[in-house]
Amino acid sequence: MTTAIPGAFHPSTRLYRFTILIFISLLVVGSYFAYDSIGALATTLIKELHIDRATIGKLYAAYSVAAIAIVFFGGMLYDKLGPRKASLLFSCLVFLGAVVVAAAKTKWMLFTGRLIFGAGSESLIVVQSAIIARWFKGKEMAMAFGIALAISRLGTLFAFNTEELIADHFHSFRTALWAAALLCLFSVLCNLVFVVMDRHGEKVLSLPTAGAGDKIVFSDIKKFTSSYWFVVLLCVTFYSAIFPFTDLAADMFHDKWGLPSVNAVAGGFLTKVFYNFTHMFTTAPGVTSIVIAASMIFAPFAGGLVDRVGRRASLMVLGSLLLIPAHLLLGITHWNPIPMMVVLGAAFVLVPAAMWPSVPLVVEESRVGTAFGLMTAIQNLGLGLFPLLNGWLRDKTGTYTSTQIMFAGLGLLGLIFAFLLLRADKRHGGVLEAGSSLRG
Ligand SMILES: NCCCC[C@H](N)C(=O)NCC(=O)O
Repeated sequence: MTTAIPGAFHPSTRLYRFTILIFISLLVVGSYFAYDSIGALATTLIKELHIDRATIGKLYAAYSVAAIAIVFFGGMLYDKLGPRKASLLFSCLVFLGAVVVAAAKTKWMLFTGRLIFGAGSESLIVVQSAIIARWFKGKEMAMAFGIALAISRLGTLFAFNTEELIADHFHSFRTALWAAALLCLFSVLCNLVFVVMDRHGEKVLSLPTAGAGDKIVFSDIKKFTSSYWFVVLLCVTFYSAIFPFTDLAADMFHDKWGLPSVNAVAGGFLTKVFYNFTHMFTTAPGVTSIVIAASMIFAPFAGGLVDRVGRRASLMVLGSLLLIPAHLLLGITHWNPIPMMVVLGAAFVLVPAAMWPSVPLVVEESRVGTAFGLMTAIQNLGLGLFPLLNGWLRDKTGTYTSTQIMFAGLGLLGLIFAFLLLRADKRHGGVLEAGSSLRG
């Protein structure tokens, strides 16, 4: 009797898993781009639409309000619909929301678009996390999360380094918003490739089938341990000190350090893009994107490190600690902001690389979708509230000093939750601190 040797592109191979990973990462690139289009274009939108900073904050809040309403069910819908139907549903919603934003002729239509977009986008991110857990649990899971974060954040990096440029080159901020919609369509196409590969993999590897009868039970939430809840609390405080900060950071660098929105350079559009990318340290949106660029470079390595050495809770302590001096120095000094942005970038590697892959380790497999959904919904309480506070405080005080102190305070809270997590994990057998060698 001969034993069949699986081919190089068999679903059980690393090559197949990592190819799927590329497509599930590209699945959210459009939504990351469109999310930060508003922050990247903030200075132009404030001028052209005659809006204040609080309104920029409200556009982010609208995204999060919709996300809170639907994401929890999104997580549970994943448990019910399975990865393929759920991802298709939400990526189409993302595309629709981005189209409505780009076509908006009134402020209300703009808000409606952000609501639709938020409902789809955050649910899609929940689905993305659950798909990674489906394909990588017990394998290179933290590395996979790291790679997915790095690729997803390409969307943010491009948004900050091209959106003002598109608006400037085509003399229309609306063209920049249509570019975001186009990228969301690209993500829908990547979704289709994932669907084909996942269906094939499911058949060959006998993965749990879509909608295999998982019941949506709210009382399941009671079964989550304190470790899970501390991860959630850290998630909300940590991300509230990052995304709501970047929402108006381009405006802050323009306002406080006098950095331009784009580098004026002669030549065609691509020449301008290339020049602005290579001189990102000299424009306000470019400096904002340093956090993202730094995190993208290191995220896959940090993920690999987490897989090997574990120490997830300790890394979350370190990452939270870094936020405090970085935000304070941006707020109370006029020093060159670049080193502080690099430090924020380092924090933005350490905490997410350790935090997201911790979830499947502290909840039962059948509740992973619900756990990610609940965590993202709660995270969005912060992502909705703090951009509002950021814009409102800036409008009231005329500077960004008080908002930076607020972000440093969030870093401190995160640090406390990270320490509590470390203690809870010890009580629960140290699963988060253990590396692959210890867990076998
Ligand atoms: N860039 C859009 C907002 C993403 C929020 C999302 N819930 C999230 O936390 N993603 C993980 C990350 O670190 O980007």
